Amino acid sequence: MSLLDVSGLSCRFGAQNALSDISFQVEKGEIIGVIGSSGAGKSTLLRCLCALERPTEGKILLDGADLTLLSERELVAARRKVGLVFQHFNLLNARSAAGNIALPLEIAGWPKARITARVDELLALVGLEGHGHKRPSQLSGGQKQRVGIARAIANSPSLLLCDEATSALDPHTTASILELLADINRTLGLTIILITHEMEVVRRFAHRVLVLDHGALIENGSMATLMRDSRGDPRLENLLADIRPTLPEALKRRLLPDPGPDTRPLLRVVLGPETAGTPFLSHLTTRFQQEVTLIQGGTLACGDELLSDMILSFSAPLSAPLSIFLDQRAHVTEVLGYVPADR
Ligand SMILES: Nc1ncnc2c1ncn2[C@@H]1O[C@H](COP(=O)(O)OP(=O)(O)OP(=O)(O)O)[C@@H](O)[C@H]1O
Repeated sequence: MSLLDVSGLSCRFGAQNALSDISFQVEKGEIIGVIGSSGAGKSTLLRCLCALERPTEGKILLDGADLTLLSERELVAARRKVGLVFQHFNLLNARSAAGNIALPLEIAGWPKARITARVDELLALVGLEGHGHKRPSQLSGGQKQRVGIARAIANSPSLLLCDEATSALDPHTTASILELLADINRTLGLTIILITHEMEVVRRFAHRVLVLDHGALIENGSMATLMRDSRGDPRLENLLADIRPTLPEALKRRLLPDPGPDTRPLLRVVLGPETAGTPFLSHLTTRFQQEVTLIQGGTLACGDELLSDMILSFSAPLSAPLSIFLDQRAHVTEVLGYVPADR
């Protein structure tokens, strides 16, 4: 049984279809990135998953219990299984960092001594030992989010939902918060769903990507799958544009759609996890006597996998055996055009 099993989920606000017939499963220990442009339905999905919104149709099974069928009283208990991390931290400034982390435990009726021990454990887990007495206003953005994460996992939820958890942070702090979340995922086996509009965050962090578009789920797979499926789909191409290598302007201006007598082909080549990180380019050179130049791109870490996304220039027209080799070994091969050989 999956930890989370969403089926036929729809959510309408009057005539507005915020979510239309969405189905997906999440297994224990997975990190899922949910991405989509503004108005795609990300926040509505998040609210449905933490039972703050009742969907119009469909089921949301969390640990086997259907959140859509629970009474208000049962929902209070069910919501404890879902931790929430917010973009703007949502901390109480009247309380210390430790006091904020203690809040869900107090609400759940934990005895005082156990709360103190648990808060100390959580402060250490998120790297805030010695900061427990400080008010949120005395903490940096990254430290505030660490408090937010400690508070969200205090009750040992089955699922951690992160709503744009790094969008208010600078790139360095974003990296450290993603590292913390990945650590928590590894050490506690905690399942994480991260909702974001930043593809870079999804690329670095998620094992699997769900793409929402106008309330519909249009993709559910690894980054490698997303890159393959994005060809010819402007909705996916647009989302990926932030992280993909682009052709330098100087070359773009000289790009010809068809090969000429003295032109070199330019190709976008994506290598999947099975080939990324292997000496693929030198293999092309030795086996096919081609000089291959890396124009843009390289190898990226995508969740736990490697992926190479490159724009390559070849010294000569592609022979039939080379084309076959690329089709067999590369995840995606796309001829971008041809440039005169003097460049
Ligand atoms: N309470 C509501 N009442 C009416 N319409 C709503 C409500 N909540 C969301 N919507 C509509 O549903 C659609 C999806 O909204 P949602 O906020 O889920 O998108 P989103 O992907 O989170 O967008 P953003 O990235 O801008 O936050 C939008 O068209 C929005 O206007």
